[in-house]
Amino acid sequence: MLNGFNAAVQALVDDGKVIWPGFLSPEEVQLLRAEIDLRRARFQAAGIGREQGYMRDTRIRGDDVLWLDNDDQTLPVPILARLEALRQLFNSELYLGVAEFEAHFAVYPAGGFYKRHLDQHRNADTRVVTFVLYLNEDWHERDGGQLRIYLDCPQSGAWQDVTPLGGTLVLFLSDRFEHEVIPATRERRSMTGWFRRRAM
Ligand SMILES: O=C(O)CCC(=O)C(=O)O
Ligand SMILES: [Fe+2]
Repeated sequence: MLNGFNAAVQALVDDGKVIWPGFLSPEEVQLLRAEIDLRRARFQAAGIGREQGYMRDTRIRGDDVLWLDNDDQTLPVPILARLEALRQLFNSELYLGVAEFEAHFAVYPAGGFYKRHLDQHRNADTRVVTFVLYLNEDWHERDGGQLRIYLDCPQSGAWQDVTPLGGTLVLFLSDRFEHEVIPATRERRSMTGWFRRRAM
């Protein structure tokens, strides 16, 4: 795993983003899916913006989320410890100065989407690296639900689509890539979060 972590850090330097299939084993994906089932009643419709600017807008995003407590010892997979290990590598290898991370589970119902956006909030650009970890079972291209990452150069209009295969981890620099979630024909599950600097 540590070699994988170092390779991911290098790819983030080279490319600003990393697609890492098999970050979780199929068994680990199943365990986290079961955990989502257990907690599903506590999910809430996701919003956009922060604090006073926070609002629900189903024209922009249609997922339900459940924020995680970073001290949560009850997750069936030590995913928070792995994210913490990545956070430390970001600092020791890249000097990113990310003091913490925040994470939530997300469930997009069939037809759900998240329109093109940047993950940094307008008045609080503390998000440095975004991660998305897919928790889908037996996903196919035809199911849709791709993460569409718009490549750096806005004029070119080029993008890269990532299929949300269970166990795939995506990392990217939060201020660099606009992205969107394409509607899927099935429910689409993930854990998403941000490595962040502390707010000034
Ligand atoms: O689920 C994904 O692929 C991306 C989610 C996303 O862009 C977000 O929550 O900000
Ligand atoms: Fe996003």
